[in-house]
Amino acid sequence: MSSLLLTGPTWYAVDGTSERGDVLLTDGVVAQVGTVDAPKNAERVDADGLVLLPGFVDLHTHLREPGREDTETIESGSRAAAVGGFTAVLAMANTSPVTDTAEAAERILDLGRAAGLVDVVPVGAVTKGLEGAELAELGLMHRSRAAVRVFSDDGRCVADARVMRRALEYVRAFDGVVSQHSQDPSLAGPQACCHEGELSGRLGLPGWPAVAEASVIARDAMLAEHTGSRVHVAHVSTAEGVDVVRWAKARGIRMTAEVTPHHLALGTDLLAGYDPVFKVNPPLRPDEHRAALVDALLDGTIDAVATDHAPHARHDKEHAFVDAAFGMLGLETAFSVVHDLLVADGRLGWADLARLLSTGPARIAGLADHGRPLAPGGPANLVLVDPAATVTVDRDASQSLSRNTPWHGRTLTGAVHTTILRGTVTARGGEPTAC
Ligand SMILES: NC(=O)N[C@@H](CC(=O)O)C(=O)O
Ligand SMILES: [Zn+2]
Ligand SMILES: [Zn+2]
Repeated sequence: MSSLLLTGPTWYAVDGTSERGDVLLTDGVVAQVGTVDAPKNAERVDADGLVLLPGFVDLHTHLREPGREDTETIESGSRAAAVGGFTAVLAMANTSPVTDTAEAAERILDLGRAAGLVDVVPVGAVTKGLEGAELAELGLMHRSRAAVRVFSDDGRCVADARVMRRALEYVRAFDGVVSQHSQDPSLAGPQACCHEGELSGRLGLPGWPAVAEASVIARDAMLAEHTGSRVHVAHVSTAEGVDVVRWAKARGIRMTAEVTPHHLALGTDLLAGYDPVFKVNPPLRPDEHRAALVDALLDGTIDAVATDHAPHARHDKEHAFVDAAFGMLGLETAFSVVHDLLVADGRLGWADLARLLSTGPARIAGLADHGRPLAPGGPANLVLVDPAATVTVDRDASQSLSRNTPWHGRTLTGAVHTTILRGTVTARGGEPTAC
């Protein structure tokens, strides 16, 4: 019998009330909470001053295996996830080949299990080859060992309303969900890379209008209402976008939404130097949009913070801004960024942080073993965080095989201390344990 004793952490109930005590984990489950009777040989973690949260769940991670193992593998991405406090990550389907068959999904599941640091949950493509035309094997992927429940053509919007309608009808049978990269390609062309407005004019970069996002969210809300299915908005980035989500929820439409740490925290002023590390899809937005995203996070319109961790090789990033690859790293920094921005100043409480980084995403993805409130008998998928610690982000210390972090050199308040998957420590003090 293996036991892990966490001494003295604080944890929070859904209503925001806190408790402090000891927590004993035995054989992968939470055995005792509060005052515990620990075996003499239990491994101990001194958690005095730390906050114990359900392990984080990332609804939106790009691992690059298969196809671009030079930029990330399932193993290296798992290390980055564990260091970031994650116990489950959903691996996006835009690999090469695309995850559009049961076999491809099972292979990702198996590679994740072999790495053993985080539950790697494959996302299935909505359409074959992400081409937007013909539905992928949604049912076969769901009935496979991978039990795929989340489908996305992320990076590409399912632009054809008829295809989106059929996908939504299909996944309803097994309570699946389509995670949409909401962007009308006829409004944001292939060259678009900068929020459209005064900024894109001044910088001379092809513009990406907010309406390209909001119009697709509105269409999908109506399709979700019509089909009775669940639709999820990936990386919402605009004020108009969250307004539509808020309206859809009020109407009873089964729509959920995620936001990334970078869309919350990084301003468009960063684009002035044309540094491609700040090029991301969708683009960084002006302050009034970021303020609307924060409001939507605090009022419950947004259900999850998701990283959109998107590793890229140096030679794909180091180009003129318009030609560089879209995307930035996010797994290792997500907690610290959100804590530094919203928890440290008291705007976001710990219960809400747990909702956004764990409970909400676990519910959307249908992961029963993650995002559970701390209680005896529950699975020991947990993270200890240190609200008083500061971290200075160093891209060269990243577990990722890529270096494209926009946070390099920044000092943030709040650090992940220890990550625990099924009662076993997977990362401690910024280092993954051997896998
Ligand atoms: N988010 C990004 O900027 N990039 C993503 C794909 C995408 O969502 O466009 C990637 O796979 O690199
Ligand atoms: Zn996307
Ligand atoms: Zn993405």
